[in-house]
Order: sequence, then structure tokens, then C-alpha cells
Amino acid sequence: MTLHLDDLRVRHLGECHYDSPFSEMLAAKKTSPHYVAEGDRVLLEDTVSMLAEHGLPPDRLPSFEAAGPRRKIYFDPAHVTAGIVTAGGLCPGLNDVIRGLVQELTVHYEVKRILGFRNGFRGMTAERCNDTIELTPDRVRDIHNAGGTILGSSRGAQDADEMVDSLVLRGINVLFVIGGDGGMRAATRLAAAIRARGLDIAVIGVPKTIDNDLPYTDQSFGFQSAFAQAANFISSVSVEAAASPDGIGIVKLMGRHSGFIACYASLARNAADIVLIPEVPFVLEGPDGLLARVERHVRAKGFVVIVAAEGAGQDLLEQRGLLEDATDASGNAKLGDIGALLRESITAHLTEVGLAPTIRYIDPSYAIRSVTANAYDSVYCLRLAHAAVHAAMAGRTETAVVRWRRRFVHVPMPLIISHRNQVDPDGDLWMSVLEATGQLVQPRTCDPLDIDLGGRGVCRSTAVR
Ligand SMILES: Nc1ncnc2c1ncn2[C@@H]1O[C@H](COP(=O)(O)OP(=O)(O)OP(=O)(O)O)[C@@H](O)[C@H]1O
Ligand SMILES: O=P(O)(O)OC[C@H]1O[C@](O)(CO)[C@@H](O)[C@@H]1O
Ligand SMILES: [Mg+2]
Repeated sequence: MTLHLDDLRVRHLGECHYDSPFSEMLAAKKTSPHYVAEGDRVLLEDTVSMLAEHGLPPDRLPSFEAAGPRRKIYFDPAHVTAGIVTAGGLCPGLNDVIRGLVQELTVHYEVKRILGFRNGFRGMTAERCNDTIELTPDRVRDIHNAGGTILGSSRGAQDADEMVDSLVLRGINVLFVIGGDGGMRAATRLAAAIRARGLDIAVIGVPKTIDNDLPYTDQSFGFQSAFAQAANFISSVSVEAAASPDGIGIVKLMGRHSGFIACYASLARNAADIVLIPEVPFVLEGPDGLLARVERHVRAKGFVVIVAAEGAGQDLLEQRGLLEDATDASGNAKLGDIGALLRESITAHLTEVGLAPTIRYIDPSYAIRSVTANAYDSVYCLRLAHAAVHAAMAGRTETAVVRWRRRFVHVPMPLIISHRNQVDPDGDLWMSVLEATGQLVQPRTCDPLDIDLGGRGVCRSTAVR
């Protein structure tokens, strides 16, 4: 999709007339290698060839508005009531973002009232109209020490008009939505309903997803903490598989349509022989199939470690009638169990060829996303929260705050939901995975002398890949 400068302009509620608490500090600031001044923009693309292809002068090149404080703001902080909602699946760092929002709103802008909606958008419906928590610096002081979200979260559809009524009822004029693709869709609809009624309410999104499946953002917050936790399970399964005769280690990791967690967790340990992701189809049978490859690994080094994203191989499950045609409350497709299919088909195949596999299968599931944010993600969440507050106070709306190529920028919300971020099978991440696992080459069988002398497990790692 080719984007033009105008596609990247964010919506404003109106002119900014109030002095911001940062006015003085910003007065002398100019763009430097480490700072983007409020009037400057950040390029969408970062290679010479992509920029040259546009054939445009620099000020017409597709670029994002820089995030950060403004000298003038739209809202009079004394008249702001802020709302915060967390939607969709959990993600490390949700509490860090809530905490950062509350601290920035109160400490610098001196906003007096902040309400957190309970249990996602559900808390904004007429039925649950009192489902809010008053958020104060005291209330949020220690919340980053726990995973999850103190507000709760949910899936499932809500009526946009009802949610607008709920904002009006509470006098909320600034709403922060921390959510994934669904949450950003809901926020976009909400903002459209607000616009249709001519209301002065800013809606700012902070994209959240452990799947890292939202575009126009560097890795989303919490992703790093989630894949670090996932990597621990890969280590566990590797140890188990290596210590078992004909050991088969399988880890199934979250990632519905995008295999980023599987790729990064595998690279973090460099112990996987095979990584399976939704973006790269594979077959089970035949000389190039997964079963033959598994067999070669087992014969070559005595064991094999497989990391599968939960969305991998869904076509194989469908062919076998193992997919139920169902969706969750938010309309997300319910997936078939690729881990179970691997376990069963590998056991059957290896038994048939005369091996005696020991299967070690781990599905850590929620254990990777319910953890607290690591230090890196905590910093990231705090800075996103600051950027979100600045954007809202400056009257930006239908806008997400993201980090893009290491700069914090504003992205129009419709772009964030325009398509899904996926691992590019032609990109450098997948290339790194292929290099690390050796999936490009066939496993070599061990030297017969090795087998005579050492038995299983002598040939390890890259030597046999
Ligand atoms: N197309 C849509 N239009 C309006 N609201 C939506 C839409 N899709 C999802 N939502 C709402 O957004 C909320 C969160 O959506 P969803 O459950 O898909 O999680 P998500 O935000 O995508 O997070 P995750 O990363 O866990 O998938 C739900 O309450 C849902 O009703
Ligand atoms: O929370 P639920 O509804 O079980 O959803 C699980 C899904 O949510 C995600 O964690 C994304 O939030 C996916 O990786 C996973 O498939
Ligand atoms: Mg989603």
C-alpha cells in the first residue's frame, strides 16, 4: 500500500489556545539527532531507494507527526476529565501504561479527575454505567509490580452510541484506549460516533498486542517481556528433549496470525531446529515434509526441538476436519490445536519408522502474557503514556501514539487497523530464523563412528543442521 503525506495527517479537535506546562521548556528546543521538534515530522520509510522512488521534495515525503509535548494545548486542564479503558487479551505492561497516564495527567497537567472503566468496553455500556474506578497517583503507585490490568479487560461487542452516552454522562473529554486491533477498531468507531454528535472528546489509542500484529509501530509494548518468557519454555523443552531417547520437544506459543513471538523466542535461545509460523505454510508428508525432517533430526542428533506459533498449519487442521468454524466474542477465529496435531502425527510417523519417540510438549499459553513488564518494556510503556497524554491535551483525536523507527509519533487510527503486521517470509527476520535453525538445509546424519562411540546426543546443534 503506497501512503501519501495526506494519509498520515492526524485529526485535531481544533486550535490550541492554552499554554502548556511545557511551554517554557520547549521554547528553545530544535530538532537534533535525539529530539524531534513539534513542527518537524518523522519519515515513514528509511531506505534511500524507497525515498527516491517517490520522486518528491523532502517536505512532501510520507511522514508522521512527531509525538511529545506542545507549547500550546487544546484543553484547559482544569476542565479535563480523563477516561482509561483496557481491551482485549492481556499484555505485559498494561498497568505500566495506566500508571504513566495517571502520573503524567496529574503531575504535569494537573488534571483532577481520571476514571478507569472496568473490564474493557463492557464497562462503558448503559448496563454497567457505574463500572468505573477513580484513578489517583496513590491508587496507581505500585500497580506496575503486577501483570494484567487493574481495570480488567474483555472481549465482545458494544454499541458505540451507548459508549458515547457513557462518556457524556461522566463528563469525560479525553479517552485513552489501550487495546489491540479490535480495541483500535472499537476506538475508531467510538471516535466516529463522537464526531457525528459534534462532541469535544479526544480519543487516543495506545496499541497493545503480544502478537505484535499491529502495523506502523516498532514492536508493541509488552512483546519483549512476552517473548522473553516464551524463550524460557523453549529452554525447558530443549533440556527435556535432549535428555530423552528420540526426544521430541514441542512448544506452542501464542500468535494467532503473526508468528513474531515464535520467531523472537526461538532466536533468543537459538535452540529450536524447526520454527513454524502462520505466514509460512508447510506440509507434513513427503520428503520435504515436516515428518521427514523431524526424523532426520532425530536420527542425526538424537532429538529435535520444534517451536510452533498457535496459528501455524491451520490449513492442515482444516484438511483433517479438525477446525471448528467458530469465533470468540470479538469475532476472532478460534484456532485448531497445531500442537496436538504435531504430537500425534510425529509419534505415529516415528513409531512407524522404528524409532521410539519421547514427546515433551509444552503449551505455556497465558503464562507468557500474564507476566509483569521487564525493565525495557516498563520504560517503553511510560514513554508511550507520556506521548498519549501530550497528544490528548493538544487535541489530537482518532490518533494512536506509537514508536516508529525509534521515534515516538502520531499515527491516524484508521492506519493502525488498515492491515495486519506479519512476519515477511522474504524479510530479514525470517531469514535470521532460517539461519539460526538451519531450516534451509537438510540435517546431516552423524558420522557412524560417533554413533558407535557415543550413542545418542553426540552430534548437537549447528554441527548437524
Ligand atoms: N470491528 C470492531 N468494531 C468495533 N469494536 C470492535 C471490533 N473488533 C473488536 N472490537 C471491540 O474491541 C474490544 C477488544 O477486541 P478484541 O477482543 O479483538 O481484542 P484486541 O483489542 O484485538 O486485543 P488482542 O491483542 O488481544 O487481540 C472488544 O470489546 C470488541 O468488542
Ligand atoms: O484471551 P483469549 O480470548 O483466550 O485469546 C487468546 C489470544 O489472545 C492473544 O494473546 C492476543 O491477545 C493471542 O495470542 C491469543 O490467540
Ligand atoms: Mg486482536
